[in-house]
Amino acid sequence: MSDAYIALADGRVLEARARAPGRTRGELVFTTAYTGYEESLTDPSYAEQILTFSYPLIGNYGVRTERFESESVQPRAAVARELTDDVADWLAGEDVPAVDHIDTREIVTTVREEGAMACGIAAGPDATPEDAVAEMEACKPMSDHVDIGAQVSVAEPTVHEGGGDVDVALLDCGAKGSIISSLTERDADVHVLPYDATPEHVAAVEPDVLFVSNGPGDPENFVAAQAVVDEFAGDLPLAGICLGQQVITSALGGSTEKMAFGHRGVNQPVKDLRTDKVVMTTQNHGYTVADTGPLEVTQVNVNDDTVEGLDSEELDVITRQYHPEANPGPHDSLGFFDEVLDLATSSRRLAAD
Ligand SMILES: NC(=O)CC[C@H](N)C(=O)O
Repeated sequence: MSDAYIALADGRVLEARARAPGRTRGELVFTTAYTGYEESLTDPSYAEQILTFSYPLIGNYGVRTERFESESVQPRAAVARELTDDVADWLAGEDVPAVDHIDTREIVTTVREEGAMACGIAAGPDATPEDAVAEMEACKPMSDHVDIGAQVSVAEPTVHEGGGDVDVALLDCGAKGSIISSLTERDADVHVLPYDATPEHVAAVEPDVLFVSNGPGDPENFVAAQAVVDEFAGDLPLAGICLGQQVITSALGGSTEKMAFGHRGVNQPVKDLRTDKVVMTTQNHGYTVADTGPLEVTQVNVNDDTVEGLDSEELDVITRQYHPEANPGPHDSLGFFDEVLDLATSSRRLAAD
């Protein structure tokens, strides 16, 4: 007898084993990353999603808070072929449902063929297939989570001192901790501002660069962040990662669109069009830039040609769709943070001239 059920929007109900009990719903997505489950499960970009791991064994090197990207578990639920007790106990302690003993290949193939979809989970001794279906039917599309930023952003501004003389205003739309530490390790002072900060809040920290973070959901819902970008474009260097790239592009007159199943993993090949070099990157996104507006495409995804990097020399903009901060994944793109800080300091020199 199963004690967990996963209801999919295509009408199927899959049987599984409950590893952390509860009932929940979210958009069903998958990551192909074979390590980094602690980082992925604490990445705020996964809010309101149910995360399926395609790698069959999750939890084999324990759970350490040092590897967390935020203070809580962010996906609504976790699904894997086999979860260790360490991970199952962690998720149960956080009241996040988790299920295993399920053919995750079937889930991945379904999402690949039909796209990311509404999903409901019921797990635990009293769970029924009907419970899972009711959850799935109540699941909203990601774009309907209009104020998702409030779930993942800091409530009040905070400062992380790097000890140098570059000030970064980081609009926190659900920032991973590694974005902040990648900047402080390079001596920048990072002023973390709420996702709905006003232009006045940003101006008050006298930044050398405005950095828009990663974050969950539809970038078109981050209207306050787009307004801030619009206000400072041309006056302050702009940088962004993932949702940050999408928000900046939309604010400058471009557009974004939802992908069928997105990119989530640690081996997405990205080609730099200026050097012709390919690097492996960490990714976690379901939307992509459709129209780049005034920005120039500098990097593309080798698998499907989607936009991975944008620049504007005129507007001092540099953005990435992937996650240069890694965690999990390869460190090949950490140089992005040096590029951002170079941009911040060179434009400050120009302004002072
Ligand atoms: N990692 C992110 O910032 C994700 C960006 C956006 N929510 C998307 O799904 O495309």
